[in-house]
Amino acid sequence: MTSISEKHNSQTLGSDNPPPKEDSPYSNVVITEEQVGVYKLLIASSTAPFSIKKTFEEVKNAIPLFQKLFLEIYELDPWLFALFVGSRLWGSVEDAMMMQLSSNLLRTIEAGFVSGRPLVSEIVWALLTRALSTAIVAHFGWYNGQLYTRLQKLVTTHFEIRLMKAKLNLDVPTSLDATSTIDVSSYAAWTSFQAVLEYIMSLVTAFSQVIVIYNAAKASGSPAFFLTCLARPIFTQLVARSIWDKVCYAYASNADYVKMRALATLASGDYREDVLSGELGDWIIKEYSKCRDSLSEIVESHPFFHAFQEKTSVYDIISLLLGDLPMASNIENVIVDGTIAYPPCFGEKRKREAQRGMSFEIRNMSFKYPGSKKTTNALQNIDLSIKAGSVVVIVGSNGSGKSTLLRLLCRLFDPSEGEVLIDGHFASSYKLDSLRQATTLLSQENRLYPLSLGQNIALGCVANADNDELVKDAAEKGGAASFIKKLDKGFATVLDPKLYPSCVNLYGDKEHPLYKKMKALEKKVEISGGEKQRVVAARSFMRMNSGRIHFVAVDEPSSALDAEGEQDLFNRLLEAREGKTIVFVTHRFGYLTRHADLIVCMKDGAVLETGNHDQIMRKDGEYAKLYNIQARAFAEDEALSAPPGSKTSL
Ligand SMILES: Nc1ncnc2c1ncn2[C@@H]1O[C@H](COP(=O)(O)OP(=O)(O)OP(=O)(O)O)[C@@H](O)[C@H]1O
Repeated sequence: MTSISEKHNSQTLGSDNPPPKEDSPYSNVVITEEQVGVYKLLIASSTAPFSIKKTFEEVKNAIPLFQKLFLEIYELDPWLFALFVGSRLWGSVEDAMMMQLSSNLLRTIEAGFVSGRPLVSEIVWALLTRALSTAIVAHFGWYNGQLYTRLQKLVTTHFEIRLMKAKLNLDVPTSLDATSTIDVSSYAAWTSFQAVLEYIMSLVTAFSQVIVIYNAAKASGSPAFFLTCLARPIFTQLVARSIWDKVCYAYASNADYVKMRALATLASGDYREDVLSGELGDWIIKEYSKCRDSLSEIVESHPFFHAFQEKTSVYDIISLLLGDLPMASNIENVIVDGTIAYPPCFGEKRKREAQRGMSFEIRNMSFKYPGSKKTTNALQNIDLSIKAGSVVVIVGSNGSGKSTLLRLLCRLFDPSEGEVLIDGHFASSYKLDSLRQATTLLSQENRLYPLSLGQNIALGCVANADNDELVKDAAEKGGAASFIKKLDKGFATVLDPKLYPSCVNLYGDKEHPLYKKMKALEKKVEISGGEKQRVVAARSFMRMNSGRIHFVAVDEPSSALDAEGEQDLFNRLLEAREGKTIVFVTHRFGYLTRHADLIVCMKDGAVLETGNHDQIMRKDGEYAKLYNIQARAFAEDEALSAPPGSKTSL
């Protein structure tokens, strides 16, 4: 293992922050950067010589604040406060007391030896006193733990409510202004209280121990004993390197580490559907292992951890195990893998069909979501036939089962009853990976992966992920290229860079140069919901570039798109229909149904009507009702915007 600190360079603020003005309290601040394993640690230290006067002034200024904090906590529950502080006081003198009792016991035994007559009753008394004190100390330790939890909860709740009120009082423009965000946590009040109390207690502890040592030294008649006892604590104070009294900021700067954490996020349940339908599983494991290998020699534990403890392998081993464990576990899947590769190569006719797109035959299919508490099925007795190469539009009111039907077509779930046949074979008989290679699901979720925008698109087709031309082409088709080009970092933009930051002693000080540096590093790039949907759509086009896609499932991908964006997207998808069956789920179907070979109208989990637009309109049922509502709204809009005297048509 390499040393934890790999390189060290010191820089003044001038490099990427304007130097603080001469009279600024930060004019003497120097920021030192240190690479600690995968983290970059920035420590702000002052070059100003130590000044007792200044330190005294700082303490003087802080006292009223501490008084206020202590008073506020005292008023929350005076008894609890008094008991807590009292038990901490006891805790800080108990070491000295135990030292004194041990010393008494040893001295009594020694006196017995010297006199040749053991002082039995005195020894028993000293032993009993010591044993009783040990029991009291143990009890107070336990009691202190109880008080700690109660008071901590009281204090954090109190300050949490105070902070919530402050946040709720902000108006919209103020809350949008990054500089006015309230980023102090309610926990900070508790840690400040704790820190001050700890400091006072450490003084009491030191003082009480010095008295005991002094008395013991006096009894032994040797000042050397006194000095020897004090040598270690003084040495530790002077030599030990601590960051806790400095302003510090640490963030993950190792690209492999950041990528590895992003990959672990992708493996979590949140991205299940995307990862399955985009067959990213193998890629995630491969890339994760690559990153893990490249990090094998680099320490991953947090630099603040090293401030407490010198290098130890225990923490690294545990964090590595915890990171890898979920991936290693072998949970049996509900969806059983088949044996036939898609497209099936049985007979020339089937082969030709597969080249036109996937065909589906659904027979008496019902479906209930696993674990669903509903008494009714999400899909009920569905019979449906979808021809290879057709354009299908599924319509229906909210909750009618449109997305569920699409998920079953993509075999993200298996039916509870009935069956689905793909190109004449049971869907369950196909090898899942080959089925997924032939499918793309463009869903209404516009969730992006925690990677760069370019990678978000490239992952549509892992095999071509390094082909920038294909990525750009997919971005064009998805309608994402123009807005991505306008971003500073273009395709390399990561919207919400996860650097796992942490800081010490920086709370609230927005003028501190390290705070500014920290904010610049953590800057998020905001894009609109429609722009996110365009990136997700581009990912689907990238997938179609693989040339292996025979089924395109499109689930309301245009909810956040403007009218033009929506029409462009539908047109591009229709242009790419060669060799594919396309199934759209949409609420705004006026444009699409004209191109549809088949419209499926659903209600309450059942298929009510099927046919092309003219056939199904003639039924004058659910579809006609939904269509007429949209057409009427459109006509009213047109009438409102039309110049007076002009004619409007449906
Ligand atoms: N993950 C799930 N777990 C349990 N029940 C679900 C789940 N997803 C959907 N449902 C239920 O299944 C039924 C059909 O939902 P589905 O999302 O397929 O309807 P939809 O027609 O696509 O609706 P919308 O138009 O609102 O998107 C609903 O009753 C819904 O509450």
